[in-house]
Amino acid sequence: MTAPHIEVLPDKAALVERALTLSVQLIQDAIAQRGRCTLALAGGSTPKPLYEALAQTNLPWSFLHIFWGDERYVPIDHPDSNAGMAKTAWLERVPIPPQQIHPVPTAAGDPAADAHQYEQSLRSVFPDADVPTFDLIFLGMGDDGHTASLFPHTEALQVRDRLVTVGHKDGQPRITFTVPLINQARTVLFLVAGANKQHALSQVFAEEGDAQMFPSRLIHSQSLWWLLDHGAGQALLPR
Ligand SMILES: O=C(O)[C@H](O)[C@@H](O)[C@H](O)[C@H](O)COP(=O)(O)O
Repeated sequence: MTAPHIEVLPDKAALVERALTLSVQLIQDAIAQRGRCTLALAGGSTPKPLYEALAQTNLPWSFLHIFWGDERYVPIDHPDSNAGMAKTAWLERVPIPPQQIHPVPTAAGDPAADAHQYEQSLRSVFPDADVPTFDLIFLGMGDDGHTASLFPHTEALQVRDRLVTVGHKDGQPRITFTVPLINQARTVLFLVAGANKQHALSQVFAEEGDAQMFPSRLIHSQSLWWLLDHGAGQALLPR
């Protein structure tokens, strides 16, 4: 396990610029080496400007396969939908083949059934893998240290025998990649902005800590990048 790459950028705009440069390179490398790039997107607010910037690039879109690392259990046209946000910011603006964009199903009225369905759609794109290896997974982190929809002290943190499970935030169901699926990725790229994330980050990076309380501690992919703005990462800067 290599040590994570941690970069503190002066502000959110610089964080987005750095994330764009890194993402474009990783996407191009994946396509050059494996003939496609499999991506899982983060939700929340932080990644939106990155998605908007990616929409302005001229990446070879027909080689991208898009999934989501987690999703709120709402229809895609709901304002809280992670897929809705990414489609508006990016995916509706570029010619990725529609059959290569895989929003999480949320229409069964049964989160566990939709989670199982999503796992099947994953396996159809990664037919030969017990645990699929994404080329790049974007993640955010909440001020409680959660990532994807892996919230503190929830059962989802313990799931090791599935790729997708049901997470819960304040009792509300979400659908989320599991820790084993995230950790199988070639590269995970965390984007974290805001001073309100400082405390959780200090707990995530501490030598010793409680991963059940700060679930982002559970993420250990082959290559792990943390891009932080100054607000979030200032305590990590040399004095
Ligand atoms: O569905 C979600 O909300 C995200 O996947 C979640 O894990 C998010 O990344 C963090 O909560 C950070 O959210 P912000 O970027 O809005 O701070």
